Amino acid sequence: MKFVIIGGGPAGVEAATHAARMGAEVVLIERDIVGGAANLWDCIPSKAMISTGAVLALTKRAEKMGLMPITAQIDLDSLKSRVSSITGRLAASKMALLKSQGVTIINGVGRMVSPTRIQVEAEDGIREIESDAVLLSTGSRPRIPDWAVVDGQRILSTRDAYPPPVIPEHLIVVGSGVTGVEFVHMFRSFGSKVSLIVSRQQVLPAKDPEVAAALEADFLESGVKLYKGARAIGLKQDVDGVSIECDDQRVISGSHVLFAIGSIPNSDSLGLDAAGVYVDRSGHIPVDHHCVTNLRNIYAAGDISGKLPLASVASMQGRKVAEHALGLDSRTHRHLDYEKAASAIFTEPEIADVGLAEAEAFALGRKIRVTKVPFAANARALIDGDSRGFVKIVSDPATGVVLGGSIVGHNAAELISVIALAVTAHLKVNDIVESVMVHPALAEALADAAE
Ligand SMILES: Cc1cc2nc3c(=O)[nH]c(=O)nc-3n(C[C@H](O)[C@H](O)[C@H](O)COP(=O)(O)OP(=O)(O)OC[C@H]3O[C@@H](n4cnc5c(N)ncnc54)[C@H](O)[C@@H]3O)c2cc1C
Ligand SMILES: NC(=O)c1ccc[n+]([C@@H]2O[C@H](COP(=O)([O-])OP(=O)(O)OC[C@H]3O[C@@H](n4cnc5c(N)ncnc54)[C@H](O)[C@@H]3O)[C@@H](O)[C@H]2O)c1
Repeated sequence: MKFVIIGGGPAGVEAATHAARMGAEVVLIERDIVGGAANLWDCIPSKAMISTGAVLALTKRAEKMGLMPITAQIDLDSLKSRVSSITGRLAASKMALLKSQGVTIINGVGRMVSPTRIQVEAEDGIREIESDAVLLSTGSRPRIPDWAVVDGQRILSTRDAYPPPVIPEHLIVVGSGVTGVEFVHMFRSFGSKVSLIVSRQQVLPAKDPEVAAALEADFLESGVKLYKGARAIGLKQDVDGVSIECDDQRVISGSHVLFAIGSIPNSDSLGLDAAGVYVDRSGHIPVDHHCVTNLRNIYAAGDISGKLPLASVASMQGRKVAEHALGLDSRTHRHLDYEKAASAIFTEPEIADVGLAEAEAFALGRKIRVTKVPFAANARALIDGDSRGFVKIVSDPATGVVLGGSIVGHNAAELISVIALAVTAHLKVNDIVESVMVHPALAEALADAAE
């Protein structure tokens, strides 16, 4: 079975290694970086920068931890090499894994020329490959408004900011989705003044309002300016900085601007017309629950599939695609349930959630039991000097089955795994209550919330 994959991000790499392990002859075509451009040029560098900011924030809390004051300053060159060494190591380990599984990696640009033929443009020329099954996993790139030209100096896309040439004195972030709020947090922790343009009345419009409110309160307390109900529609630049014009006539001036207004799927120039693959108006390729497109032998996974755009989801889709392409889906195969994917927002405090949200349950008219415990009384939170936030667990009042949960607070991204496992395995709140947790640990708040 010959399996050709265009795009070597989390979706493509996982599909490739999994299919090769199961005996397929796999060819992976990647034009930029094995490991994925959205993953290694956005997701990972943003988390690396946030982690550096967290250490900086920790030094500011030194006195509260019983230490003499500590001062730390950003070293842009060393920060840059830190980020590239992390992404370099991840890319190298993915390459090594693929090679060890016998995957043929082609560094080039792939496009479909028919439902079964793929053209590859590489440095050594153009060639065509015939395939039994094809995976389109070409990811996405940052969206830039048509009224702005990114210069990588003062006008930045996310990919210009790991780190930018200088730490902005006053950064204007346009867009208050997950990316926007992570950038607000990143640059406030580096000492920049930050203004956030929020097109709706709440940051993180898709999240639980209580969670969003906790983050907004923290932003405001640290001096972040929120411009709510404002849509950016224009940009002016002069020698000192930039001004963003909003549709409500407000003009926000700063030293730099960063666009965090979502992503565009990399489906143009993929030869979808030639192959007869259906693409929707947003450029995503619709798929069924096996990630099959409108053509039986062509799959789409990752950001291009228009499902939940997370690296974790892309990898799981890749795994499911490999199983289906090799005919193994009928064995102990579980469909990917997007509703049960855990996700986190790496702000401070961190925000993480999984499964059914309280607001969503109310909107559906579904009876739920919600239990909530703050970290304020948790011994580990007090020891670590950060007792902000809470754990909220949503369960079925009749059966006690855990349906979802959200956590705001230190290490929320790690802690949510317990609730994610409970949701996937249909565990009951009592299963959490009766697990003997480590003491003193933040996880004890999970057992308290489940009580
Ligand atoms: C700022 C930011 C932060 C994020 N943080 C997180 C996070 O914390 N956690 C999380 O789970 N997700 C995060 N994400 C989302 C995550 O990065 C993406 O969902 C994930 O990388 C998608 O994987 P993918 O395989 O679809 O695409 P990609 O990772 O983009 O990989 C696709 C690959 O296809 C290649 N390609 C494109 N066209 C062609 C072609 N014609 N021929 C050959 N190769 C081609 C590209 O070069 C790219 O390497 C973040 C995204 C952004 C923008
Ligand atoms: N920690 C993580 O896991 C992480 C981090 C970043 C991104 N992601 C993934 O990427 C997805 C997309 O997130 P995102 O934040 O990049 O995009 P998004 O589309 O969710 O948010 C973009 C926001 O920008 C706003 N916007 C658009 N044009 C605007 C304008 N002209 N002026 C003002 N606001 C404007 C939109 O209304 C929207 O609220 C997430 O849902 C998540 O799956 C995950």
